[in-house]
Amino acid sequence: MLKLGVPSKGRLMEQTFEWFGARGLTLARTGSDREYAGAVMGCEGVELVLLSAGEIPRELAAGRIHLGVTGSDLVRDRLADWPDQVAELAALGFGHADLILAVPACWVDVETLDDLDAAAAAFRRAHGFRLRIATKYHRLVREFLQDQGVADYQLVDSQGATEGTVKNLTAEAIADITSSGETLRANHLRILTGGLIHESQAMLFAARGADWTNGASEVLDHLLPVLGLTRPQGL
Ligand SMILES: Nc1ncnc2c1ncn2[C@@H]1O[C@H](COP(=O)(O)OP(=O)(O)OP(=O)(O)O)[C@@H](O)[C@H]1O
Ligand SMILES: O=P(O)(O)OC[C@H]1O[C@H](OP(=O)(O)OP(=O)(O)O)[C@H](O)[C@@H]1O
Repeated sequence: MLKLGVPSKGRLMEQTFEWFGARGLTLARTGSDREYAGAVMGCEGVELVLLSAGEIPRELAAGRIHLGVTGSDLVRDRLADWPDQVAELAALGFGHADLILAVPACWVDVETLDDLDAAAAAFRRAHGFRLRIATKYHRLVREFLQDQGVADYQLVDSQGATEGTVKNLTAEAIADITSSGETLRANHLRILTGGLIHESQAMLFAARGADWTNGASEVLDHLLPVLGLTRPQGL
């Protein structure tokens, strides 16, 4: 059996089902509304595994699922050297969101990342601790700020309601995903010029380290043309 991991709820799940459905593969939740069980019709040998979008990168890396649908942001953030661990099979064209860096709208002198770097150094001198950036995207934010030459900051973990951390005085800036921009506006935050860290969308990934023997590889050979895809190199 080939195991296909998909998000277990919300719009990401619905749009994933629609994407496969449009290609003749029917994915469905089975059982009661609350039961995380699923079925696949239209291709023999595919087993549906319903998972949190945030856990799909780890399940791919561990080889517990062969294929998985999740955001490109989550794969890049959760997996070190992600291209060694997963192959991108397709961008699915939904789940678009931008991971951005934002500061309080009232920080009129802080427009760019250079400004942030200067403000961070001044902040440390004034307060005796580093400017705090709240995020759940630790790896992506660290790598981005390193590339941009911003060093005088600390990350504080925020797994939700991240835009509220500035008002709650637990952070001075945030890095989070935005789509309509309404949450940022409502919380009086402004995206820095040059503060786009990653443009995310939902993607179909394959696990390089999964067990592709016992028929899974043959199921993939059958599945890829159904989905209009080709096998990537090295898989
Ligand atoms: N407006 C949006 N709000 C939240 N996530 C979005 C939005 N648009 C796209 N996404 C994407 O959807 C995915 C959601 O991931 P998230 O970590 O919130 O899922 P999850 O772990 O399943 O959530 P939960 O912890 O609530 O179960 C990410 O890839 C994110 O980029
Ligand atoms: O730009 P917008 O359209 O306003 O959307 C962005 C918001 O949506 C997500 O939050 P979600 O509702 O998933 O909750 P979370 O705070 O738990 O991540 C994200 O973390 C932002 O807060």
